Amino acid sequence: MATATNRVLRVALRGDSILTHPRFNKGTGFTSSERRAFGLAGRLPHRINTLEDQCIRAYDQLCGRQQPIRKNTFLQSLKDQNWVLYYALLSRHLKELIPIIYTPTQGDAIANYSHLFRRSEGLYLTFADQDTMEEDFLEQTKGRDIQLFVVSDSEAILGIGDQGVGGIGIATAKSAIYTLLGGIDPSKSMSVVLDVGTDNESLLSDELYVGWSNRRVRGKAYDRFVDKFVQLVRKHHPHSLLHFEDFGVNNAQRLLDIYRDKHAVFNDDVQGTGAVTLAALMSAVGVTKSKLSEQRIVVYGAGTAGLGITKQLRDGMSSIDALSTEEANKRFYLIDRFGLVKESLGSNKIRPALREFVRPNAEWADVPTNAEGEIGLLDVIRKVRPTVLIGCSTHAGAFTEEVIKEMARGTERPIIFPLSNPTRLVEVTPEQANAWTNGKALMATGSPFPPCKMPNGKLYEIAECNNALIYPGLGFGAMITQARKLSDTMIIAGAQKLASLSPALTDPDSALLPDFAHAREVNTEVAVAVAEQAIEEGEAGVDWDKEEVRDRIAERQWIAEYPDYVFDPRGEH
Ligand SMILES: NC(=O)C1=CN([C@@H]2O[C@H](COP(=O)(O)OP(=O)(O)OC[C@H]3O[C@@H](n4cnc5c(N)ncnc54)[C@H](O)[C@@H]3O)[C@@H](O)[C@H]2O)C=CC1
Ligand SMILES: CC(=O)C(=O)O
Ligand SMILES: [Mg+2]
Repeated sequence: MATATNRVLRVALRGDSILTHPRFNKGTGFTSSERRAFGLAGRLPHRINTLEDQCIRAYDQLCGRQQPIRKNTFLQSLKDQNWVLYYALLSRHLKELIPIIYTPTQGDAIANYSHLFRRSEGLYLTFADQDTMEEDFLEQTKGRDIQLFVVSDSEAILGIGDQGVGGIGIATAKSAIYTLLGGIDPSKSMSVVLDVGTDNESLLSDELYVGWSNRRVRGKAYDRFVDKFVQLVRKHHPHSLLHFEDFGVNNAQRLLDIYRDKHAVFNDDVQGTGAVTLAALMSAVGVTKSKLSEQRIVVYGAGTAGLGITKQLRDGMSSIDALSTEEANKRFYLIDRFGLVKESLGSNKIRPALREFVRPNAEWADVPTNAEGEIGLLDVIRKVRPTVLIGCSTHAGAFTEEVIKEMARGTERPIIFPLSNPTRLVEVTPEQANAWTNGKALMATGSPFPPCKMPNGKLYEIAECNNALIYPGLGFGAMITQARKLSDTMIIAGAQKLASLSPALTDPDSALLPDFAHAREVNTEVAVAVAEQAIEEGEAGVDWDKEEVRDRIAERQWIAEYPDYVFDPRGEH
């Protein structure tokens, strides 16, 4: 497909085959010589449109649909027809349309996948068909230069839980964002769902459910199934990046730990969320003129994202402020369903991965508990006087007025990041937090929110602290250098680059992160930083100097423009 350096493509398809192939189709954009060469003259109306004309028409059609979910369905069908037009349209209306193809609207599309189903997209690997997994895998990948696999087992989709086979919709959305914001050629990525069943009762009882209608497979059988898939990726595409998305809390970090030294793997909810939050916090401590290592941080919701954020911030304190890991661990107070994560909860309530962050009982002897011996958010805030409060719990409204006011009592500029998606699950709206702190709160959210009015009348833009602001760049930087792994230091390099682009750096009343309207340029800068770091630490599989990285990236970024086609029976198909 077209890249900045490849504007002519040799294509082997003709007639209906090229018109119905989303990768090659140009619709009314085929030139007259292409129409003749590819047998299209009688198949298209006379007028030849530019891509710009087509975008205007498609946008008009889109605007005729009022509900976000109808717009999502329209855009999905456009993607099924014509990739260049789909990405060209999105890139012309980036801020308006990302929430339609990604969180929050894609969450609704996924939840209704079986009812909205029109056409399949991606690779469906089902537990019941595991004996033919390699055959099914090769059917779609053989002979193709796949550089990126985005895989989900659908257990923890966005904030809406187990969605069974519908989780293919998060893999395809994340892949689309890779193309849109990272510049990854869509023909070189593959979206995969591992259908291991579902524990979602409404899907199990739905006659129209299109996935494998069985309870979720767990334990060794699950591990073997996932491993079979990972080994196929390693065998057939050894230089690809394998991106894990929305796995459940008991598998996300665990699978990352199993495979991180064997292949270039990346868990977005752990590492991508950690990296974007690190960048937002670096930006916030720039405003408060303090250091990362001086923060006292409460993380509400100690699941996949909560632990990923905690570890990334901890590692940031160590590498940026040279704090020891042990000391840095003490800066964190994790809270989950059982209240503060402290020793007395016992191992049945604290999963092993949280061990480093368990607070000692003695420290909390003077704090009231409930009948079960649990300590709630408000009491933690009263005692710790945190400077930072992060929400990744899916507990809508958890940051009450009392909680937010207590934060503001303990610190001059409370840093408050309610990161849960989709929008309706946010722990506190920016408008509320702004009002309850008299405009003192420094905020970032997981989904987009409108700006807030500060007491001085200025508008405060709310940074969207969503992993999509960084993962396409992290991934592209690793892929392009054929990095053997995506190391922690490569991720920190990406986060530091993102923080350096923050508007708050020059104006403390501005947003803590760059606006999503600039997400493509931002991710390109992140990709450059990650690729340079890969080269510097000897993880790159390419023999490049750091100085040439920017040019190599510009050459390889896919752009949504039509290349010129030449018919060639041995060409692409
Ligand atoms: N902004 C971003 O880029 C990202 C946001 N998220 C969002 O973060 C949220 C969590 O996602 P994951 O970590 O993947 O889910 P998860 O299920 O692994 O974690 C959620 C945690 O919150 C805890 N929790 C639930 N209710 C609670 C309550 N009432 N009090 C205290 N703790 C409670 C759960 O026990 C669990 O440990 C979701 O809304 C997700 O969309 C996740 C990844 C990226
Ligand atoms: C943004 C994202 O990855 C999530 O909410 O799961
Ligand atoms: Mg996710």
